[in-house]
Amino acid sequence: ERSASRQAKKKVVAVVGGGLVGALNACFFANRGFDVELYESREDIRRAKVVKGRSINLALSHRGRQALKHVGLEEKIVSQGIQMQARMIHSLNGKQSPIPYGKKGQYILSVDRANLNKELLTAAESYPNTKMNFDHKLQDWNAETGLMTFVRSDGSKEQAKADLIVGCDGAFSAIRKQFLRRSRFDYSQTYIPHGYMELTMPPINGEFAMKPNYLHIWPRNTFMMIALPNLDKTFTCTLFMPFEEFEKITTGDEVIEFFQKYFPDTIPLIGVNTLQRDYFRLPAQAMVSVKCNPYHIGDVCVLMGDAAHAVVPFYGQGMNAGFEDCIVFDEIMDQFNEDFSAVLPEYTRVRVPDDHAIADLAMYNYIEMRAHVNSKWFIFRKRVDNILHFLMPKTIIPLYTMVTFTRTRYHEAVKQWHWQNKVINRGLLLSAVGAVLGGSYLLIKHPPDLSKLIVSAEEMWDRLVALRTP
Ligand SMILES: Cc1cc2nc3c(=O)[nH]c(=O)nc-3n(C[C@H](O)[C@H](O)[C@H](O)COP(=O)(O)OP(=O)(O)OC[C@H]3O[C@@H](n4cnc5c(N)ncnc54)[C@H](O)[C@@H]3O)c2cc1C
Ligand SMILES: COc1ccc2c(c1)CN(c1nc(C(=O)N(C)c3cc(Cl)c(F)cc3C(=O)O)c(Cl)s1)C2
Repeated sequence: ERSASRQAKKKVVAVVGGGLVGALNACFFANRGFDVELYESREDIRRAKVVKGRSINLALSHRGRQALKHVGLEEKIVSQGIQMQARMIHSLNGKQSPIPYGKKGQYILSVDRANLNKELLTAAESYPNTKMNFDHKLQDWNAETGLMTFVRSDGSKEQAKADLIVGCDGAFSAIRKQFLRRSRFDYSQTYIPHGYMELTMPPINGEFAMKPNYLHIWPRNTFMMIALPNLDKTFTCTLFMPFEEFEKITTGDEVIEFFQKYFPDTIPLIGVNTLQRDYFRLPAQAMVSVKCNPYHIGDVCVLMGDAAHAVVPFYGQGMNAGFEDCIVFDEIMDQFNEDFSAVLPEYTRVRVPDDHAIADLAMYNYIEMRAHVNSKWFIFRKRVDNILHFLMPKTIIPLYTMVTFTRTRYHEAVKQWHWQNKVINRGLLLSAVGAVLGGSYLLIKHPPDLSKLIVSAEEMWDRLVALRTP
């Protein structure tokens, strides 16, 4: 009866939202023996056919993998992903330049979103102390009593209570609505002028149309396209462009004209008909950046994933950050012996600076990519990063390496990056000053015979003239 009484004492945790973070969180809480009730507005996607309008595949990196490892899912998910060892930069002239992410073992993974969500839901459901409630859309909840109201697709309503409510209901979270009504709740959201559209690059003769183990990028300043490989040998290409540019392209010919101008090498790879069909299949989707603080209310409710911090995708970290939220919360549960009144405030204190840092980084990278990142610049910057890292591996760690391949706290990675920039800029400044001082010293010490210099310049001129005279 000891376990029965222990079981009776165990609290009920309601996870609202059965997307990537909610489904994973259900596993974390179920692992701890809580009674988990998962509520998801959509039908069970394992029965539905296609989930439209979301990014079809995503880049999974270290932070996300560590969270999956925590619930014993890393191997399974990694085995269903495709390794991307390097970026493949496509220049306007069709030249392809690979830039490795790091040493051999350092790669990121392209994983299918729907498949990942299904695996996570199945894992959550496998716990005897987890109940899945699909077709349950949270309409409202009460911060004092923890009472939630759900509406079903047949219009009926259901109420439920929980000891802890975990809001994982995405960027447009209904749970967060209650937070907005309370004083001292900071909230900001920014829609960027760019939209994104997904296009499929089919296999050619049953084979990948491009090299599969790469994150393909076509950086064109205002425009950008990236492509991630899928297990069915297709690529999902994501085109990023200002909405006003999307709106200018209204006919099939204009689509081809546009791609001919900016992404000519992709036309034979995607195919004219596929390109024209996919381009008009769905409208371009918006991208929003949401920051808020605090992430909790009392000992009753906590926000995680996009519900707490939706980020623009220009670092491939949204899901990875949401997955890392689950590990951080779990670690704090250990520290404070699952006492929600201590765990929740500590989670806000620890996690807000990091999730705000990755939101800022992603936005910074968006502005940087939009401003002046074309192929040459991208290649140059990444090569400089890699050379400096090679020369001073302990001192200079590229920012994307800290973000993508370590669990360095996001806000500490940013601090380290600012410090490194100062050192590099000062270093460059010093070497520039050194060169000027050294050069002028040599000029003073050994002044060149200016007359000889002029002669050789004249001689050069004569030769040039001779060259051009037919
Ligand atoms: C174009 C694009 C590319 C991206 N690429 C990457 C990438 O490469 N790597 C990466 O790490 N991240 C990437 N992301 C970010 C990633 O998609 C999100 O961070 C991730 O999906 C967040 O997961 P989540 O579970 O918090 O929210 P969501 O995935 O949005 O899930 C929310 C869930 O809650 C449900 N829900 C919503 N409202 C309610 C309600 N009222 N009641 C009940 N349920 C509700 C929804 O149906 C959904 O199932 C990308 C995003 C975009 C837009
Ligand atoms: C499915 O839709 C999407 C949409 C955007 C992304 C992803 C998947 C995956 N993304 C990754 N970004 C990084 C990164 O750190 N940086 C700085 C980069 C940022 C941009 Cl925008 C880029 F094009 C390349 C790199 C790069 O370095 O390769 C990774 Cl590492 S993975 C962006």
